[in-house]
Order: sequence, then structure tokens, then C-alpha cells
Amino acid sequence: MTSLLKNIYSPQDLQNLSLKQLEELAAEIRQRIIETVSVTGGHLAPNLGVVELTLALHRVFNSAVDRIIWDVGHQSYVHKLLTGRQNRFASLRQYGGISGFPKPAESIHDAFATGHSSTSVSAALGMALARDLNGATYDVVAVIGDGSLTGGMAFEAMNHAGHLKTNVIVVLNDNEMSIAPNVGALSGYLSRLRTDPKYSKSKDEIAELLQKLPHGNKLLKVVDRLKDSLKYLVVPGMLFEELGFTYLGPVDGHDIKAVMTLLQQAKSVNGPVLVHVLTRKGKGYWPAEENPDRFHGVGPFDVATGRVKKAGGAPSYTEVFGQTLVKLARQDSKIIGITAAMPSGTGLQDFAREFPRRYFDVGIAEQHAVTMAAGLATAGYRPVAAIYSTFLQRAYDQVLHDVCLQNLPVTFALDRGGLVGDDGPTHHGVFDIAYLRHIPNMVIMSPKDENELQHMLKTAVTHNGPVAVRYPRGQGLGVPLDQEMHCLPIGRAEVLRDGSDLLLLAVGNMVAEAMAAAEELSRQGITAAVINARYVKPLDEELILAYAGKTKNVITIEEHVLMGGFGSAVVELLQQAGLPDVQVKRIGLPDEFVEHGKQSLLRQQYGLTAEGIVEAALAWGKDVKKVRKLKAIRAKG
Ligand SMILES: Cc1ncc(C[n+]2csc(CCOP(=O)(O)OP(=O)(O)O)c2C)c(N)n1
Ligand SMILES: CC(=O)[C@@H](O)[C@H](O)COP(=O)(O)O
Ligand SMILES: [Mg+2]
Repeated sequence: MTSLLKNIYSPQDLQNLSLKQLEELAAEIRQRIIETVSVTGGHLAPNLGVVELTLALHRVFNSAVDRIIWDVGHQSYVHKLLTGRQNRFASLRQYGGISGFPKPAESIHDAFATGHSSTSVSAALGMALARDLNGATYDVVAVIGDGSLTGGMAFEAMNHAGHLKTNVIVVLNDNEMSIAPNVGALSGYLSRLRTDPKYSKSKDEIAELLQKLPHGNKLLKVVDRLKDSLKYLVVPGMLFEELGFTYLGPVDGHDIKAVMTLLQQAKSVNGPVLVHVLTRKGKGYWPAEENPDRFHGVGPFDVATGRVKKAGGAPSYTEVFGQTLVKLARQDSKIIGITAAMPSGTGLQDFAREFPRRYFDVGIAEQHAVTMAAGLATAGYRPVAAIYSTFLQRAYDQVLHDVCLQNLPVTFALDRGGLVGDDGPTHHGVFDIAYLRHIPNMVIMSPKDENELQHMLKTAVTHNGPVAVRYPRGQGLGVPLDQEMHCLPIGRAEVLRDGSDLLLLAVGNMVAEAMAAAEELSRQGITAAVINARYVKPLDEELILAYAGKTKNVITIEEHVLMGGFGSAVVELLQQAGLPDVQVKRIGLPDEFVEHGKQSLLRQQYGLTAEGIVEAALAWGKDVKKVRKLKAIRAKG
């Protein structure tokens, strides 16, 4: 069969295709995405669900001029294939290759960078307002999933758009799934719109009925008034209509022609319009259709069987967190588990099964999750909010104002702290120490391995105040797991290795790298002490100052931005203590966004490996010697 996709250089090339050809193209695109993602890994199920919708969007709108904003952006692969990136598609999510999310730097067809959910309607409204202020006429379209619609920002934006009556189109891609099955009252409402004939048919039926009435002048007025009042009885999409949106749909999102017709209609509506499109997540690939959660974001897999090629070995930090929380919850009935739409990603699924009454999936609503946890804590509960580091960025004020200000015992299980790899800059969890460290009452810890994670969790749920436990994406070190958990004294670090030339002061997953670096340095005649900081806040001041005084040379190591991070905390401490002649070097991430790529590769690139530490220590050692020599000469006069 000849390839249709090969001849699509830009969306304009779709204009000449017949409906049948568009359907053939849809099948080819699906195949291409399945084959590519089976090698690169990526967001398979969301993309398979939007093939027809994306084709229809590109037939009706011109993305070089009109603006299409993909919420989260994990479903933008089809769009990428149609907008000049099919030759680079095999490099999807690979270092130096194309991103798994929309990226304006990559293409003029990517109107807005996304990765975190529920931003599309706000961005679209902003673009639409700019268009109107400039007297331009292009269309602005936000494509948002039913899961992302549970995020408060989406409603803040719709509330505003309805008020302004701006021309903006919101395409609701409703597949009844967030990553897991979608939750909440809104999800129930959408489900009724999908299935209840009372909701989905009444508007058409009423309109049809009214059309059939004889049209005298007087009667016409009555009919119009009747139409108006009926709007307030049962009309499909009443919620959206009440928010000031014209509601169109629901439409079968896999019927290209029907979707195109509705999008055309949306184009001609005055004011904000919502097009309700029904799709199936994973459409066209049975393993993904049957298990859309597992194929939401997936690693390399075997196409024929759908079996994911999983590296065996040590359990992940996430798994150990999940198992530990279950153990702790068996001992303490006050422990509550909270997720913002990521039960499997955060490892809370076993907790949910065993403690359904103490488990809450709040939807994609990190801010609400944190303040709800605060509320629970005021009544004596011990909430554990398991949230990826990158997504807790959303809830900074709630952490500060609702939890820390009242010194409430909420535990933040900060998964994906550090470089996450293929998702890239939207998802790296490298800012958390900086955005939490300066908040009074907050305790921050980070385990050197998965066994220490268990003890830290026990410590966290026992502590009478807010605690963040930060751990990385991926496998642990494979160390044995203690059966009994104990509390680690707050603010106490651990000396792992003694030495007198240099102190390697590391936190979290960098401790193992520091240990390996110390080993190599000793082979080169340098004796390096290694301290596992355990706590970023409060620091073990006594121990750190003692070793800094002894070695005079301190290197801090963290998988986090240098600005405001762990190393900064140590520098502040040393400065405060006023230790004479102590030199400090900080190893961490620079003031730039880190691109996507394998975690191991990125760590290598930024010197966050044993080799990187050795290299940095040796180079720095030479500088330090020069500085000290210079100082000595100056002192002699
Ligand atoms: C603020 C934020 N929290 C959590 C996530 C993780 N996340 C990515 S996609 C997704 C589900 C989105 O569901 P939906 O919008 O319905 O898209 P679908 O995958 O069903 O197409 C979640 C929770 C995120 N990207 N951003
Ligand atoms: C798009 C999104 O935000 C999530 O799907 C994220 O990619 C999941 O990341 P993990 O693979 O680390 O769970
Ligand atoms: Mg969805």
C-alpha cells in the first residue's frame, strides 16, 4: 500500500484528501505511532485516541495561522506527524530529538508549550484577547481532556471567557479517563451527557418539534419564548451554557466527517463555544484499549503482545513508598492517602485497595489536595499527599499558607524529585528544595536509598508538623529492606566515610555517587569524608561544621538547581558560622531548563555521577590550592 503520510509535509496537504483517504491516513498514523512508541516509550493511549480528532482539527483550522493549544500536550504526536516532523518522529523523547510535548521552539504549529494540565483555556483566552486587541481574525482552539477539565484553572478560565464573551473554541476530548478512570462530580455529569438520552437528545428533539409547529407571527414569538425557557429545563451541556459557552455535541470523535462538521459549526458561533468530542483512549490497539491506564505513558513494549519490556531488579522508590505507606497505615488508623489523579504513578494503588475509606483521588487538583490535607490534619488525621515534585509547584501557596503557617502535620511524598528523563523540562523535579526550604516549619528530607525511604516515611507521619520526603524517579539501589521501621532523629545527618582532605556532603540519590567518588579519590591519594545529609532542613549544623572545620574543603552534591538548593543552605550555614579558610564548591544543576533525554545521560552531562564528582573535585582542588597559595603569599606581605 502506498503511504499517504509520506506526502503530508504540512497540514495544507490534508485539504486535497477524500474522506476515505483521511480514514486510511488515520490507520497509517496509528501504526506509525504504535511502532515508534514501542521503541521510544511515550504517551501511547492518549495519542491513539485523538487521531481522527487531530485530522479534523487540521482540516478545519490552519495551525500556521490559527492557534491550537494542546492541554498537557501528551496527545500531540498526531499533530507533530502532520506538521512537518514525521522525518524526526523516531527521535521522539530521545536526547536531542523532538519533544513529547508541544514546543514552540520546535515548530510554528505549536502555539503554546504545555506539560502540566489545565492551562489551555487560559492560554487560549489570552491569545484570543490579543487577537481582538490587534484587530486580527484567526481562530483560537483549546483542546482539553476530561481529566484536565478537573483542574481548577480550566474553570477559572471558562468563567472568565463566558463573562467576556470572547470568540474562543474549547474542544473537550472526553474519553472518561484521566490517567486512571476519571473521578468527580463533573466526570459523572459528562458521563450523563454521553449516555442519557434525556441530556443528549432533548435539545434536538425540542428544536425539531418547534420547527413543526405552524409559523404564524404570534406563534413564532411564543415559540421563541418557549425555546428560551426550555433552555433552563434540560438542555445538553447546560453547565457549559450557564458558564456562557455554546455547547455543541456530543459527537463521535472517531467519525472524521462528523467532527469536521461540528468544528465548522463552532467556527461560526459568536462567543465562547465548547465542542464535546467522545473518544476512546488507546483506540485501534487492543492492549491499550483494554488497559488505557498502563498505556497512558509506557516504556518500550512488544507490539504483538503489548508486553512492556521492563528492566528487572530493584523495586522503584515509588513501589517502596506505596508498600511502606500500607504498612504504616495498618498501624495508624489516622493515616490518609491523597493523590491528584495519579494513583499508579505515585504508588498509592495498594493503599486505595486496602483502605478505600482513607484514600482520596481528588482529580488533577494539586492545590485542593494540599488544602484538603490541611483540613484533615486540623482534625487529628495524618494525611500523606503523594504528588510529583513538578506538580506540587502548582500548590506552593497552599503548602505555605494552609499547611506550614499552621504547622500542620501533613506529609508530602515528593515523588520524581530530580531529573525525570524523557518527559523533559516540564517534568523535571529540580526546583522543590528551593521552593520549600524557605518556608518556616517545613522539614525536608531525602533518602540515600529505598530502605532509608521507609524510615523517613515513618519519621514523617510521626512528626508534629509539615514534612516533605523527596525521592527520585526509577529504581532504588537494590538494598535490603528492614522489616521494622524506626524514626530518624530530625536534623541529624549520617557519616558514611571518614576522611581529612575533603568533605563530600551529598543528599538523596547523590549519596551513592559521592561514596563511589570517594573510593576513586582515595585511589588517587585524596581522603574524602562522605556525609549523607538526610535532612535539607533542618541541616545537621554541628556535624557539618565539625567536618568543614576538619577538612577545610567542602563539596555539596544535589540533583537540583544550585540556586536556593541544598548547597545554598550549606553555604548560608558556613557563612553564618564564619569558619575561616573553608572553601566550598557546589555541584548541581545550572540556571537553565534541562532538556529531555535518559536520566543516566542527563546526569552524565551535568556531572551528577561519581566520575563527574571526581573530575570536579580534582579540577577544583587545583584552583583551591592556587587560591590558598595566593592567600598565604598575601598574608606574608
Ligand atoms: C498539573 C498536572 N498534574 C498532573 C499531571 C499528570 N497527568 C498528565 S496527563 C493526566 C491525565 C489527563 O487526562 P485527560 O486530560 O483526560 O487526557 P487523556 O490522557 O485522557 O487524553 C495527568 C493526571 C499533569 N500533567 N499536570
Ligand atoms: C503527561 C504526564 O504528565 C504524565 O503522564 C507523566 O508523563 C507521567 O510521568 P511518569 O512516567 O514519570 O509517571
Ligand atoms: Mg481523558
